[in-house]
Amino acid sequence: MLSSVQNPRFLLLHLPPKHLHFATTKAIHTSQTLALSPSTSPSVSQILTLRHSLLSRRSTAVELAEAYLARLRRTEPQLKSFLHVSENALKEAAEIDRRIERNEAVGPMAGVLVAVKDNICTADMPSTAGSRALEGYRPPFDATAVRKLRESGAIVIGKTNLDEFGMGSTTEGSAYQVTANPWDLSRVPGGSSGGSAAAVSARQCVVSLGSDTGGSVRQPASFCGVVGLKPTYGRVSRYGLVAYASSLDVIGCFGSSVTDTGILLHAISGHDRFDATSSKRQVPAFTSQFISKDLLESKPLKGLRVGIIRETIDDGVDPDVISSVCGAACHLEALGCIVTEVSLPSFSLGLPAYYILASSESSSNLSRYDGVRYGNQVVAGELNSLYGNSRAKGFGSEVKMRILMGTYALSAGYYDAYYKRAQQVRTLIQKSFKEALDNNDVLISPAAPSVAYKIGEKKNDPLAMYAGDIMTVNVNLAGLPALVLPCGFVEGESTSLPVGFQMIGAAFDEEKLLKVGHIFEQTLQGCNFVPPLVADDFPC
Ligand SMILES: NC(=O)C[C@H](N)C(=O)O
Repeated sequence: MLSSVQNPRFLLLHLPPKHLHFATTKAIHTSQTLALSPSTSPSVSQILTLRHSLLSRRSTAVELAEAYLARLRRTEPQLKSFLHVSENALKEAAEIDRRIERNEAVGPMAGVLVAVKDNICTADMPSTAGSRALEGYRPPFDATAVRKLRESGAIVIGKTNLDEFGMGSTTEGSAYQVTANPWDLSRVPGGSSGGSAAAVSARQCVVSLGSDTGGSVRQPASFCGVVGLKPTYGRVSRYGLVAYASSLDVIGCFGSSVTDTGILLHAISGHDRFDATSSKRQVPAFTSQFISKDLLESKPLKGLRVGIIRETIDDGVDPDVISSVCGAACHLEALGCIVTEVSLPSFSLGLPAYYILASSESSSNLSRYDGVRYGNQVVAGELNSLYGNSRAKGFGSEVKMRILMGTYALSAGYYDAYYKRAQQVRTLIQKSFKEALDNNDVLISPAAPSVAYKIGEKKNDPLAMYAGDIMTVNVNLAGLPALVLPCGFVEGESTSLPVGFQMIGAAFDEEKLLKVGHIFEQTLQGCNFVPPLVADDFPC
């Protein structure tokens, strides 16, 4: 136990806001975090490095693809991040080499190996959403995000594991396999985009796509020590994303640096006529300033207002996580930010509202898997039995539970008490974020209340698993963008485990989040966290 003087949580909760800078300064001294000890290497953009070596003809796209595929093959038996590995990756790489050879223009992501969560449609590989209901399903089209990636020259290396239909926080809910955390193989990588986070963390790919309905990109990014970005709702087309809860679902990005994450976001963003909820706003060149040498010298964060969300520095959060997040706040303060505490009184209501709304929407969205319109069919004599048997066999227990919860919340006698109430809470949450972001440039919080936990630890306790989403669900209810960045390590039994913090911005202001995140990681002298599993390939 830390004493009250050592314990940053105590300091944060008991000091008036004007003393917060003092609290966070103390916090960094008590934190073992920002001394980024295990296997850190300079925070370089893998995408820019790869592009440089391709265009300067130092290496070929085929050589780069072979290196990633070799690491994938070596680590995959332990990790199980992928459900399908592409058979076309080397062929696509050879085509890029041919274009470069002929001095033809290549896209900004030429030769970049991207892994795609298996609930995002790809025409050349199955897309199962982690469910038996879609076992063997091969979509006739690419999701818009995937199409855009291919147009920018990226190579889709494979499809990654997830909790069935995105419902879960550990990847244990996949109907196929459990993915391990590259930092400690006995622990979960988080979820539901655990495969995509583990694949970037273990450098099985350069960047990856996930989806985030209530934290599915941000929590696994934190557990696996990588950068995770949930864009504003509407920034990226959802066309070709298997629907879980349509008013909350977004496609998000994983990278090992903020630059890579921003480049990936740029490649997939923009309006799409196939998704009426996609925004017509212009897409900024998110990372264009990053290469400027003056950026870091010009004190770019001076005066930037950062609010720590008071309700997230709470008794239920692991003290080591709080130390790390306070350390991050302290680092931002040292960079010239004005850090204060901010209260979002409706914050704790977000979790129950999220689970009512997400389950309700999923009960409607998943009604299409009846074995006739969608999903594998279990033949039965009579039509209702065919529907029933196909659904009973196709869905796992967590999915069935959510459909039941959602159907209950939407049913005539209970609609006002649950669904309508949850929508009212959603409005309250949107308002309180709006107010907080009128007075602050960014808000910060832990990305999750704990570091990665043991496989099996919460599998039979759904409420404990749901409670782990407390830091992230509010952001989806408000439709805002949020960036998760590694900010330290906590000592596990056998190895160190990464901790991430979350930065939330105003709608469509991903540019600011990425800029602050980039400066944060660069001034930490590198936070490309590399897990022991592959550290030999990346000597510091
Ligand atoms: N899909 C998500 O964002 C994950 C969240 N834990 C859920 O189960 O709903």
